[in-house]
Amino acid sequence: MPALIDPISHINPTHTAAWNRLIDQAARAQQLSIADYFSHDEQRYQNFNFSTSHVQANLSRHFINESILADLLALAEDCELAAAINSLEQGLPVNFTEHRPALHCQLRTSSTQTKEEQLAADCRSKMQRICQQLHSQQWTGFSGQPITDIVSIGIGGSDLGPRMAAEALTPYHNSKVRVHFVTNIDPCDLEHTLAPLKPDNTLFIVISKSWGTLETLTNAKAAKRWLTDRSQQSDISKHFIAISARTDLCEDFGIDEDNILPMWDWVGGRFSLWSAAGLPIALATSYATFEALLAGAHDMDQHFFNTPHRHNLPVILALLEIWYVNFWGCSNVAVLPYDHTLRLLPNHLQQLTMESNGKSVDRQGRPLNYASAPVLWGSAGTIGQHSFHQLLHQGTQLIPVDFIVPLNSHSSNQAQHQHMVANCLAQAQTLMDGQSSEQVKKQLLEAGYSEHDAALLAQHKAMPANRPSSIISVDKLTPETLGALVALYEHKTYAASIIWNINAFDQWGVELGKTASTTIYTALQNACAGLENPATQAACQALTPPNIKPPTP
Ligand SMILES: O=P(O)(O)OC[C@H]1O[C@](O)(CO)[C@@H](O)[C@@H]1O
Repeated sequence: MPALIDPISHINPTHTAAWNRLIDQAARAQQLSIADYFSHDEQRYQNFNFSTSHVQANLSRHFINESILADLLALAEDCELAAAINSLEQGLPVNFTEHRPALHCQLRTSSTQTKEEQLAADCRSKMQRICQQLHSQQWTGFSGQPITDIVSIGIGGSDLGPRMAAEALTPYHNSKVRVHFVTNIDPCDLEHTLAPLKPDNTLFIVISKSWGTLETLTNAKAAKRWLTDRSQQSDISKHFIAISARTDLCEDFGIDEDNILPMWDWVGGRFSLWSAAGLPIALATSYATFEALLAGAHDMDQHFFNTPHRHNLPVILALLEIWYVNFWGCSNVAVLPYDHTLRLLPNHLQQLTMESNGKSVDRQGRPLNYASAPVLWGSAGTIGQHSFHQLLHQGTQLIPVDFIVPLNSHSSNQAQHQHMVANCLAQAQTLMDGQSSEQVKKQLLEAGYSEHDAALLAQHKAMPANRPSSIISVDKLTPETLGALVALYEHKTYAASIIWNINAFDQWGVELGKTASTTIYTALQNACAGLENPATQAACQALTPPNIKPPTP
């Protein structure tokens, strides 16, 4: 094995001068209100507005001022963020624990200068050809009928990104093929998806970079059985496409060489929607739409690589995350898209940010003495308002929120869309301003409550103020703006990882559970033999009492 060589500097952020200044800044900021910042700066809204070609972010509702921002930017400088961004752009092996660069940006450029860019361009030509054949209905199934339904099978990065983007681009869907996604090892996922479909018109796309993922292979085998039960083994060539770095294993599975598209070890799973793994997006919409998605992401790459940090949106968002996680003790962040088609974005961002930065050792393998990635969660507004927003407004935790809102809708019903925008702004305002118990008590007294009851009820109804949020907006949700939005979060994640001195591109933490599930599966079929963990042993016994036959393999 080659030696592990890390191109990134190893700097413990807590040893920097900026870190100590930020501790003092946080102590001071915690005495203030966000409204105080507005009263000291008439231009505050404009001063904390950040613009890129496709995405705008207003960060004025945060506990920041120029002095805090200067110290956060100094932290970035102390941690040599600029050099690390350069290393990513130059294709150095920033994923040093796996001896790999992270070249997802090379998937979304029209340049073909590097070997990898050329490979990506060749792959896109193949994707374009497949789209053309399927959209023109030249690609027919075993009985000569056109393909009408495409089932994408994959998990993690081989599912979440393509599924999210295909959903977000619903207004761009074509009428020729419907794309479905199957991910879970639960057999019901595949079975429910296939129930209304016919093998004659169904094409499967199996996406697995490793071609070793239990869920995907199990579902792919079940899909193959579903097809070949009604057709010939040789018909697989008309009904299966594989996308993988292990083309040899795809061929062993029975998939035609022509129907295999590559993935590469220089693109991490959670960054793969820009690769052939994005084929379901192109098939659900059009190949041109997929190209536009890449172009939007490329614009964000240029912004990240070339913009000074003070105006660099991914860098500023990363610094804000560090500010709240490491200096305010926040352990959660919420992402709330005010657009129904973006409802899967939080799922995608969970993998992107938590699989990347959910680490507890630094790049040198030493335990972190500071927090890394927060828990990210969220769902589409306004739905969450009638559910978990209660905790955002009155719970004991401070949870910074990213509101994401397209200013214009694809719907012609602009009046209804304005409700969406109004609700988004109302949530941000309410989080910032809250409502004091005195205000509430006054209203209650006016409404006829007794002094005692008004005072009591006012405590329950009061809303703490000073809950920070960002408004991240796009003019309209298009392939370009979606691409830019997703790339924004990718670069934010990388920038934060550099400050935290961790490797954002490996994910060793998911491996042990995979091995354990194989052992337990075997034990479930063998009277619980070989299980060492007492709780698992007991659970296994409970799940397979002697009078119940073990599951058939
Ligand atoms: O594409 P593959 O190799 O099936 O992996 C799927 C997913 O599994 C993971 O390796 C985690 O289990 C992810 O990083 C990846 O996106």
